[in-house]
Amino acid sequence: MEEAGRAAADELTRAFPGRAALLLAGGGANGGDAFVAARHLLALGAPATVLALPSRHPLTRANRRRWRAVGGQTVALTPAALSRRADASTVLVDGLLGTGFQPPLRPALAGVIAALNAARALGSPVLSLDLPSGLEAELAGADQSVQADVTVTFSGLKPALLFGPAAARAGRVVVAPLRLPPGWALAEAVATQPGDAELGAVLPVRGADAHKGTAGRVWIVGGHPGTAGAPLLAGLGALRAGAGLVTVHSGTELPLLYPELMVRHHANLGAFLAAEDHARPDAVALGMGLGPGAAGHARRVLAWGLPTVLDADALQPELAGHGHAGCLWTPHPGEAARLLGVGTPDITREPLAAARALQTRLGGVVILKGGPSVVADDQGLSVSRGGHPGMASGGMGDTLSGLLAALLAQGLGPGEAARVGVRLHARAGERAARVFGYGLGATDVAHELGGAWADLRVAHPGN
Ligand SMILES: NC(=O)C1=CN([C@@H]2O[C@H](COP(=O)(O)OP(=O)(O)OC[C@H]3O[C@@H](n4cnc5c(N)ncnc54)[C@H](OP(=O)(O)O)[C@@H]3O)[C@@H](O)[C@H]2O)[C@@H](O)CC1
Ligand SMILES: Nc1ncnc2c1ncn2[C@@H]1O[C@H](COP(=O)(O)OP(=O)(O)O)[C@@H](O)[C@H]1O
Repeated sequence: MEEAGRAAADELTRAFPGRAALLLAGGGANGGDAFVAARHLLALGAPATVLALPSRHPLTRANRRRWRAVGGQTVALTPAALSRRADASTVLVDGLLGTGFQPPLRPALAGVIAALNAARALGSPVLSLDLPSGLEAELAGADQSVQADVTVTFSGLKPALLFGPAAARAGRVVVAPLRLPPGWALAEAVATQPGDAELGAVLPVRGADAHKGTAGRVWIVGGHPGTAGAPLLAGLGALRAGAGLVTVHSGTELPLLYPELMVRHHANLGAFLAAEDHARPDAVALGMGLGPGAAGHARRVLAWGLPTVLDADALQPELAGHGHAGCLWTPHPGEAARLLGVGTPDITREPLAAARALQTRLGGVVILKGGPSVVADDQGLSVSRGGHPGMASGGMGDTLSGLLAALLAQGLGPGEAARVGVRLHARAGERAARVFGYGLGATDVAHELGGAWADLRVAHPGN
């Protein structure tokens, strides 16, 4: 609570210098954070008043006493008291409800939240502690919640701050890392968000003597009549992510769209994959437009034990138990629902929990794709925000699969490849969207991967 309140006070003075703070303290620990923040504001020389509800929470009561001991003023919180004090020179700090909120919202609190949102509309910005009051931490929905301008969240990103209409209530989100016991973030539904500098640090660096045989050999397995473009987009993604040699293996004839790709048609793809007499690549991506029989093909490839990206038609529930630590599974919410035997809304309502459940079921690393995407491995959860709504178009995921296979083939572990890959993909989408906007195509994104790579390298000057 001490670290949380202090981090909030620091952010408040950075984001809203010169404003008098009105801190609204609820009865739980979230309210305690508000009392601590008020005390630190006072120490920083910033004017602060606390409007508080009664509390039975021992730490919150203790921090209310400490606030009083340093001369802090507390008044009873009512909608009228709030409306009287808030104006365009104040900033409101929302410490009413945090992760302990149990819906439905009681009418008294609903009145306070309505008064707070009304004050914001009249010019007093709002900083929420941990999450805007009235949001359920685990869910993507928002009913009668606070609308914040900034949310200082503690330890890690909660689902409500990332997904669906709830995320729009949070404004700019700042994560305040707290010193917590190891494993806490794994046990709680929170996620980290690696920065570009951190991701740039794990990008592979090539010697001047590199040649196509050392730059990563990727196989793409996919394609079926009607979905012949999917493996080609994956192949393009792999090429643009630096793979030295990319071969597309397909059970159907594919047009030679990109001459850098080696394209092989197999009358019997299953027999080819089962054969032992061919040299194997460094990494495989399979499933893109692969059509019927994909699970059987996937089992054959998984038996090789190579770093493998499983996407699209290869994301079948019967493959659970056939994976290995080098597998990277890349479902979108519809495919995730199929894998877990639930409905798609069950996935989109609680994406962090869904990503964790998928990783437990499948092993290896899971990327639950979307805006934002979630990466789950045995270290925990991370999210990649960014990208562009123009990326909501067919083939985007195929390009990502090829990109991921290229990173695996260049020596990244599956967790690293997932975290770097989703960020590179999103960054490439942001770059391409400057030209194409909502008309963005997967090919455009692939062509920006080199630029995105350079952006991450610049973010990490040591590279
Ligand atoms: N975990 C950690 O390590 C850390 C946690 N930290 C902080 O703790 C926060 C969680 O604190 P928490 O668990 O005390 O719950 P909290 O969000 O204050 O809510 C409880 C209060 O809300 C009330 N209330 C509930 N439902 C209601 C409703 N429907 N309608 C109206 N009222 C309702 C409930 O009332 P009661 O049921 O008791 O009458 C009680 O007064 C977390 O978000 C973060 O800020 C940080 O200090 C850093 C370290
Ligand atoms: N609104 C969005 N914001 C950011 N990224 C998005 C958005 N919509 C889609 N994407 C990204 O585009 C890709 C779509 O993948 P997928 O649905 O598998 O496409 P496809 O099956 O057509 O290849 C994912 O990587 C996803 O994260």
